[in-house]
Amino acid sequence: MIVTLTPNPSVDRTVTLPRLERGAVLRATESREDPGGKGLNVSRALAASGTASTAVFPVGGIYGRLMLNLLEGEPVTLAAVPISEPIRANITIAETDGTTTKVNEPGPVLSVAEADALRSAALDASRGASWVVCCGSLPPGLDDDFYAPLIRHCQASGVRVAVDTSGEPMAAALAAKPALIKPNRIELAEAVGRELVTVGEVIDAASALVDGGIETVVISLGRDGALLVDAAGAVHAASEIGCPVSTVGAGDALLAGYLHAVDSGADRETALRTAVAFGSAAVLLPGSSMPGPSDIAAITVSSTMSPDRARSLSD
Ligand SMILES: Nc1ncnc2c1ncn2[C@@H]1O[C@H](COP(=O)(O)OP(=O)(O)O)[C@@H](O)[C@H]1O
Ligand SMILES: O=P(O)(O)OC[C@H]1O[C@](O)(COP(=O)(O)O)[C@@H](O)[C@@H]1O
Repeated sequence: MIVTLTPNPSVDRTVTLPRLERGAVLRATESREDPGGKGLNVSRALAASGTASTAVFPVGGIYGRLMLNLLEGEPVTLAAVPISEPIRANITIAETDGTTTKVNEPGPVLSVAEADALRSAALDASRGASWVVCCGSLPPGLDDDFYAPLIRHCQASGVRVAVDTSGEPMAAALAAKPALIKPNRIELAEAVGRELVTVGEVIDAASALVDGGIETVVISLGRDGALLVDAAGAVHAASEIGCPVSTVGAGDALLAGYLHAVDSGADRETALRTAVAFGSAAVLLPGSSMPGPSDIAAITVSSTMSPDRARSLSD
């Protein structure tokens, strides 16, 4: 069983427009609401593929109630921690050419008692889990090093920890040496303090983190696929898809795919290929939808254990 922790969940509202124009009155052609927040997305994608998952997250206010409604029927075990402020709603503007613009709110202020309750709920859920996945930004009121003691505690008791966050929370989490991190290119660049333009530069940056004690770094690279870097070297996997529908949550689906494969005993190349299949399948679905087995089976993935270091990354 895989536990996810989402300290800053969101109801993801997606509006579809032919074209975004600043300052204009625009008519949406479609809109939808999905449960969102990185850990909730990972849990939903895992559960859709048959890997049991418990999602730990705070819930409060009108969007908290909507979140619980949206999660009804999802095969995820919910460990919702009540808080007094409303959780956030994030907005995605999806243009019909596949361009996605995202506006993420800061989220609710958690009191010290609420932060303690969230941490305790994650620790309770972690007993007997194979992985704990710490995901996403931290809401106001949580210290940047909120994840670090949790990582240390879980790993000391034999539960592996994966982290997908950014900025200061990522820097603080790295100090606790989680078994796995899943940055995108920008987040990895932030973590190592330099721009990363080629596959070789990404591999070198990730290798430095591996040398520093992180067992595996999986880097999502948008349309350039993904890289896995560990002590045994680098693997690259990618897939060609048509026009993206919504890239929101693709990184979460990718992380879920990797964990789903590793949890069922897959080798590193198969795990990365599965990760890319999940990520690319998510890109072809609207809003923050997570892919299921038939979406994933429709994706063709290529991979190599000798990535082209000179390849320039596209975005
Ligand atoms: N345009 C695309 N074409 C094909 N696959 C894509 C595309 N965008 C994303 N993906 C897949 O989804 C994964 C996660 O997307 P990415 O945008 O890198 O993550 P994040 O949301 O964390 O920034 C990628 O590693 C890739 O496998
Ligand atoms: O916690 P953060 O970094 O603000 O991200 C929250 C957002 O990330 C997601 O989990 C995935 O969105 P992205 O693809 O933009 O990373 C959304 O569901 C959610 O709105």
